[in-house]
Amino acid sequence: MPTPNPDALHFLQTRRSRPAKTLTTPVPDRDTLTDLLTVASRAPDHGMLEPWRFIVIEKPAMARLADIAEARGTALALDAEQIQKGRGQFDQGDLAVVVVEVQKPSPKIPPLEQTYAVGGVCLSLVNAALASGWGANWLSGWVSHDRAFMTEAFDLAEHERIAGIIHIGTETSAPPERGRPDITAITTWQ
Ligand SMILES: Cc1cc2nc3c(=O)[nH]c(=O)nc-3n(C[C@H](O)[C@H](O)[C@H](O)COP(=O)(O)O)c2cc1C
Repeated sequence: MPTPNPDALHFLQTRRSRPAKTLTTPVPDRDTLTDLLTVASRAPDHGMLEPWRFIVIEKPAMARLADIAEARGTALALDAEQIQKGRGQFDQGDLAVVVVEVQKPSPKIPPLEQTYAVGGVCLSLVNAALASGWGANWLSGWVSHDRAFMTEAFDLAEHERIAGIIHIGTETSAPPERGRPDITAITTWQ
């Protein structure tokens, strides 16, 4: 018979991200965040390629990133709302972790499986933060997909890209539950 872990199951049944714009200080200190990154890295990883790394954005670095986002948005001729959105997560952020996908050459493990592994790391980081009592939110936005932003902001190499920008802080309000998938509708049995 399986041995249940009711606390863990209850967490998974009720977990809910906290919108980044509702997060505030205090944020985890470096030791605390390192523990969260350690938990996050305990993720399924086919071939143990470790196709990820972390860039921690602390408050003093946010303004520079916001400015780069605005400059890139302008260069891309985005509308004012999109530009504001691009810089907004940095203007408002106090602490965020960029989870960087680092594609590793492998004769056995396809690139897509490496991408999946990094997605698992992102969710694990959100969950580790939530389970520790912090608010957390996985964001992307157009900046995450803009190669020039990745290069200028984080000096990412060509085989690297942004999988997620995970904002972590103190929650000010818990959002209402959102719609969840209808399991019957998306599940078939054979
Ligand atoms: C890859 C990825 C990128 C996301 N980017 C954004 C984003 O840029 N802005 C946003 O509001 N939500 C974004 N989300 C959604 C939130 O992270 C999250 O799914 C939502 O707040 C509800 O999460 P919950 O199921 O933990 O409650 C993204 C989710 C994923 C998986």
